[in-house]
Amino acid sequence: MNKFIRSVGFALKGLRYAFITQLNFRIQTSAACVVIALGLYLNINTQEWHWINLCIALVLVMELFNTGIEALVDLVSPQYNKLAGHVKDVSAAAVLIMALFTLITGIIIFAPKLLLLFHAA
Ligand SMILES: Nc1ncnc2c1ncn2[C@@H]1O[C@H](COP(=O)(O)OP(=O)(O)OP(=O)(O)O)[C@@H](O)[C@H]1O
Repeated sequence: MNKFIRSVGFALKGLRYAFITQLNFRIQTSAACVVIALGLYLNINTQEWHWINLCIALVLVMELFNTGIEALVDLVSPQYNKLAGHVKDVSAAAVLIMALFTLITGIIIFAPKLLLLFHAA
């Protein structure tokens, strides 16, 4: 049990590191809070919540992996190295793909509800 609590502590340390050092992680966390608030306000259904939760979790997980990979590249290759650059670029591309998927999912779920709301007003 002690080992488990220690592991959770290390994971929280990782979260704290990403939050403090990565502007993108802070932006993504704030955006997630806004989306959750919007979901509550617009009373989205269970299935829609599943998609939103999945997107939020995956964007944050991708950003955490990206942060870890960046740190590892800086450790292994502090000097300019073409391959090191590719590793960082590919890692950033993974975050971008997930962010685009999330944006599209958000539009599919929220746009019709927001349009209805504005039309009703
Ligand atoms: N050691 C390196 N060798 C070659 N190119 C690098 C190296 N480090 C960074 N680069 C290039 O510079 C880009 C930006 O790198 P950087 O480490 O600033 O990433 P970042 O995404 O801006 O990180 P952060 O989110 O911490 O600001 C990389 O995507 C890569 O193309």
